[in-house]
Amino acid sequence: MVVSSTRLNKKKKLEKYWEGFITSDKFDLSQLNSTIASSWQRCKEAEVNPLGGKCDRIFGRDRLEQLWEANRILLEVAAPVIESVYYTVQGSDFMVVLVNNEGIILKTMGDYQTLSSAERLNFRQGAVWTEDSVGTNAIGTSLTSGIPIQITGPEHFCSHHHVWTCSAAPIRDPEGHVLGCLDMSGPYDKMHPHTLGMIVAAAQAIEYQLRRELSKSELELALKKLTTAVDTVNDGIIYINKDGIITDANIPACNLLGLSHGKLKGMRFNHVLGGDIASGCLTAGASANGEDFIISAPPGRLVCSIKTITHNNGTIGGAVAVIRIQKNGAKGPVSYCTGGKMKVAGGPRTDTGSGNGLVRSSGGVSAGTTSRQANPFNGIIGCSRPICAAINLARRAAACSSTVLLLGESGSGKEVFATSIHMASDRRQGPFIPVNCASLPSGLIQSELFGYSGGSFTGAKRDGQQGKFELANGGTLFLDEIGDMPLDMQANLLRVLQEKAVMRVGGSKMIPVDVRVIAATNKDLFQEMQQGRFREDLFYRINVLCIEIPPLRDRGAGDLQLLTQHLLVSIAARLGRPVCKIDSAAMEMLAEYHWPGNVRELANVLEQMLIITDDDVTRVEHLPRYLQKSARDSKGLAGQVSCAPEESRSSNPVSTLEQIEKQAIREALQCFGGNISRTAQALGIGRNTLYGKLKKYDLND
Ligand SMILES: Nc1ncnc2c1ncn2[C@@H]1O[C@H](COP(=O)(O)OP(=O)(O)OP(=O)(O)O)[C@@H](O)[C@H]1O
Repeated sequence: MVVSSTRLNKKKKLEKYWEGFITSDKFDLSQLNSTIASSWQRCKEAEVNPLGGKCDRIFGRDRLEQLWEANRILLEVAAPVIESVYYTVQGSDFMVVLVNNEGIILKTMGDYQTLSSAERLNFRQGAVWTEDSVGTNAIGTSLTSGIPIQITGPEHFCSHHHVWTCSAAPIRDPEGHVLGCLDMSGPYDKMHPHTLGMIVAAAQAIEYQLRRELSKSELELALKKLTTAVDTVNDGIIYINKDGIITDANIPACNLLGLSHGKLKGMRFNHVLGGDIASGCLTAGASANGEDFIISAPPGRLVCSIKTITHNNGTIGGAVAVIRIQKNGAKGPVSYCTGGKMKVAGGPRTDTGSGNGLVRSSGGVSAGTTSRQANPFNGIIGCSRPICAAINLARRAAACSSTVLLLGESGSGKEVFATSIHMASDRRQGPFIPVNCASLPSGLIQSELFGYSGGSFTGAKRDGQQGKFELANGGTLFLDEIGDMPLDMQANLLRVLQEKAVMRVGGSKMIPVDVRVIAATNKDLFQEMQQGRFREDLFYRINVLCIEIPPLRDRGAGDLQLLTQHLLVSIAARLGRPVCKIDSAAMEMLAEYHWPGNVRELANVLEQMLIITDDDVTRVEHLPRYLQKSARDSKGLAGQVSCAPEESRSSNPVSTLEQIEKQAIREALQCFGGNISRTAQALGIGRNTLYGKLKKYDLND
C-alpha cells in the first residue's frame, strides 16, 4: 500500500516527538494529542522500556480458564460480534482482540500472518496489555482513559509497536462499569480512521446485547424466586388466563384438587372449581376481586380467593386463585364444584365429576415438575474414582464450547466420551461428525476435512463437495487420532481453528464454520511435540480442556464387573441369545488380565465367550488362550486376587449376574457415600430402578 506523504510527514513528526520525549527529561508535548501525551507520561513514570514492547506478563492456561469462566457472558455475547467484525476486514492483515477490564487478552481472531507477527510480541491470549505492561497502546490507554481511541505508529510508547495501528473501545455494563474492551490491530500502513468507528459500533453492539442478556437473566431469576416462593407455601395457587383457562398451578393446588399438574393445566377454572367465580372476576372486574368464596365439596370445604392481574393500561390479563381448606368460621359466598377429574380420598380417580368430589388428596398426584432430562453421561459405565473424575470433567466440557482434548489408550472410550459431551452440550441438535485422522490417506485428508470446489482435481465431483468441517457446522467435529495427522495438515487445521472458516481445496472464498472440535489421541502429544512431530501452536490450541480417560486395568474390579454385566446384556441382545452368567473363576481371570485393548477388547472377549458357550454359564475354558495364559502369568507374580463377589466365592463356583449386580451396587454406594443420584448415574440406571434393586438385594442400610 502506498503511504500518503501527509501520513509520512505525520509519522516523521511523531517519531521526533517520541525520540525527544524518551531521551530528555523535559520535553514539550503541548503539540501532541493530550490523551497520548498523558499516557506517555504515565509510561515513563511506570518505567516501561520504550525500546521494548514484547509482553512479559502472560497468564498460563489455568488462570486463563478461570478468566474465561468469569467472563463467560461477555465472551458469549462478544463472539458473534468479533466474528462479523473480523469477516468484514478479513484478508487485510487485521486482528480483532477482546480483553477484560484488567487488560488481559481473552480472545483473538485474525489473519494468520497478523497472528504470527502478534505472537512475536506475545500479543496473544493471556497477555496483559495494559499501559504499565507494554506502554501506550489502544487497549491499555482506552482502559485507562475510559474512551475509545486509535493509536498509530510512533504514538505507541514502545518502539516495537511503531509498525502497528490499533483502535480500541471500552465495553461497559448497564451501570457504566468497564468490563473490558474490543480492539482491532494491524499494520501501520493500513491505518484507516474509520476503523475506530467500526470498533466503537461493535463495542456498542456488545453492550446492547449484554443489556438484553442481563435483563433476560434478571427476569429468569425473578421467575425462579417467584416459583420457589409459590412452591413453598401451603396454599394452593392457580394461575388463570383472561379466558378463564388454568395456565399453571403449584403442588398444593394439585394435591388439594386431586389432579396432576398436567391435567389441571388447560382446564377451565370454572369447570374445576364450579360456579362463575372466575368469570365474575375476569369479566365483571373488581367487584369480586380478593373476596373469599367457599367451595363446597365433601368431606371438607375449600376457601378460594381470586385476584385479577391487570396490564398497565388497565385491561385484565388473567387472575390468580388461592385455595385452602376452610378453617372453622370462614365465611363467604358458597359455590359448588361442578366437574373435572377429581380424586376421592382413598378411592379411585373418577373421570366424571358429579359435583361433590372435591377433597383434599394426601397422596398420589403431585404437580408435574419438569421431567429430568436424559443424562448422556449415563452411557459411560463405571463408578471408579478415575472414571468419575473424567466424567466430571466431561460434564464441565459439555457446559462450555472450548476445544477438548481426550487422551486415552485405544478402546478406552474416547469416542464414547466425545459423543456424550456433544449430546450434553447445547449443540446436541447439531451434527456429530467423527473423523479418524490416522485412516485418511495423506493425499485426501485436506479435501476430506475442508471439502473441494467443483473440478479441482481428476475424479472430483462437478459441483464440489463439503468437507467434514462444513458438515459439522452447528455441531461437533470429533478428530480422532489427531496425533497421526501429517505436519502440513496440522498447519491448515490450526488456521481453520483460529479463523473459524474453511477454504475448500481449489476454492477461493472462505466459508465460515461454527464447529466445536473434540480431538482425541492415544499418543503422548507432549512428547510428539518435543520430537517435532506435532506443532506446538496446534497443541496449545486444542489442549484447552484436557480429559484423561483411564485404562481399564486402572479402573478396579468394580468397573470391570459393571462393564462385564452391561456388555453381556447388550451383546446377548445383539446376538439374539439369552443372557449368560459368568463363572467366578472366569471373572477372576478377567480381573487378572491387563487389558491392553481396554473396553473394546473386553467386549470382544465377552462376545467370543457368548458365542462358544452352549449352556447359560461361561467358564474359563471359553476365554481366549492368550488371555488365560497372560492372566495366569500375572497371577503367578501378583498372588491371588479375587474379584468375584464375596458370597459366590465360598460355596458356589458360579457368579450369577444378580450377585455381580449386588456387589457392583454395594461398591458404587460406598464410592459415592450412599448418594442415590450419583450412584444411579454411575451405574447407568435411573434412581427408581436403583431403589427397586436396593429393596430387592436388601441393601437399604
Ligand atoms: N465407559 C464405557 N461404558 C460403556 N462402553 C464403553 C465405555 N468405554 C468404552 N466403551 C465401549 O468400548 C468400545 C470402544 O470405545 P471407543 O471407540 O469410545 O474407544 P476409543 O478410545 O475411542 O478407541 P480408539 O482409540 O481405538 O478410537 C465401544 O464399543 C464403546 O461403546
